[in-house]
Amino acid sequence: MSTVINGLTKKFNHVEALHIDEITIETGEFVAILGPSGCGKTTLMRILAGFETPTSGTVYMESQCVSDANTVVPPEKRNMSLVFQSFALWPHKTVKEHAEFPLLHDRFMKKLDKDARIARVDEILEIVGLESMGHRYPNQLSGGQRQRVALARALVAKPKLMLMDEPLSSLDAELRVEMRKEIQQIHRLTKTTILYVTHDQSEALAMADRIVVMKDGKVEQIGTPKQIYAKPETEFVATFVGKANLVHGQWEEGQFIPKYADHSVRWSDEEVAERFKDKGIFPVRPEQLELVKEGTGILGVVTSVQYQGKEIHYTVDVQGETFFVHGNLFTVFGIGDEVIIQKNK
Ligand SMILES: Nc1ncnc2c1ncn2[C@@H]1O[C@H](COP(=O)(O)OP(=O)(O)OP(=O)(O)O)[C@@H](O)[C@H]1O
Repeated sequence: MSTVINGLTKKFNHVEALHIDEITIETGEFVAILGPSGCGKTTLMRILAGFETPTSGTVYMESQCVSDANTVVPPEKRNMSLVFQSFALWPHKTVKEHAEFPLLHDRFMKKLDKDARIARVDEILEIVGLESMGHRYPNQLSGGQRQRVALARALVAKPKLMLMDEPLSSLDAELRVEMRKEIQQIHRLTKTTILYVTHDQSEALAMADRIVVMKDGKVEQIGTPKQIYAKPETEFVATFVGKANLVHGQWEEGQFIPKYADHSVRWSDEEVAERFKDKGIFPVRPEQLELVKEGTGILGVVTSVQYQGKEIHYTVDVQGETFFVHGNLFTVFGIGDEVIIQKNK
């Protein structure tokens, strides 16, 4: 279901918690809303779900206005489902009963006879990998299996939009990574439009077709994971999504001369956003830099060394500024070594 948000604001006691100019989510897309705590992610989700009234602006779902300051179509009339961080399962219902519930009560679902219901429940339990656990109760399941029950319940009535608010945050680190793949697989199989709220950048980068990065209630940048990582448009995006060095210097005829480097050092423009150029900044990822013993570049002193298995993470002090550099395992530097930082890619 396509969803169009326009001029959407929400104030709590005169304080603006949300101010979004425009976001369009296409049918079948998997869009992640990414931002730190308090940036307005949940407020946006609650407006999209129909739990909260916007102060101004509109939300259209498939060309119907579902939210503005005067009208709010209630959640049950929106043909969508919700998955929150607490799975909200019923202790007295089995896995199958959870999956069957929306088929009996969802107003968008054509009423099915018993055989059709059983077939649909079996189908959805197979999609989420719970086909052998239909008769178990929530307390007989692991955290990941409970999350799958919540997913099965959310998907069984074939909603056109699924809103997921930090759905993996109560799982341990290993299971979170495993469940990412499961959710992607479910998205491929069902083609449901998914709006997925997270504060975990690796989750957003790994799963989404597009990411909306938010800060202080506003959109900082919208783009594919690759665009967001490789071509950040603001300092916040560059440093919140992965690590970045915001190197200061001078832009001259499309080339960048880093401060603290010999004047002969020039980095070629890699479609750096105008906003950075105006501020005399070149955002560089740690893996785009390397350390050498001799040559031209930025002179610094190694201040920390962290072995990471396939690479080494360094911090380098350059006249009071810290640079983050990832190095290979062949040339290893130690704390206190004088090094030259060069840009490799
Ligand atoms: N009912 C409310 N009354 C007053 N202020 C609120 C209310 N709900 C949210 N806020 C404020 O609005 C801002 C956005 O909150 P929101 O819960 O949307 O952020 P979030 O990005 O989801 O954060 P988190 O990741 O911590 O859940 C915060 O400053 C919050 O304090």
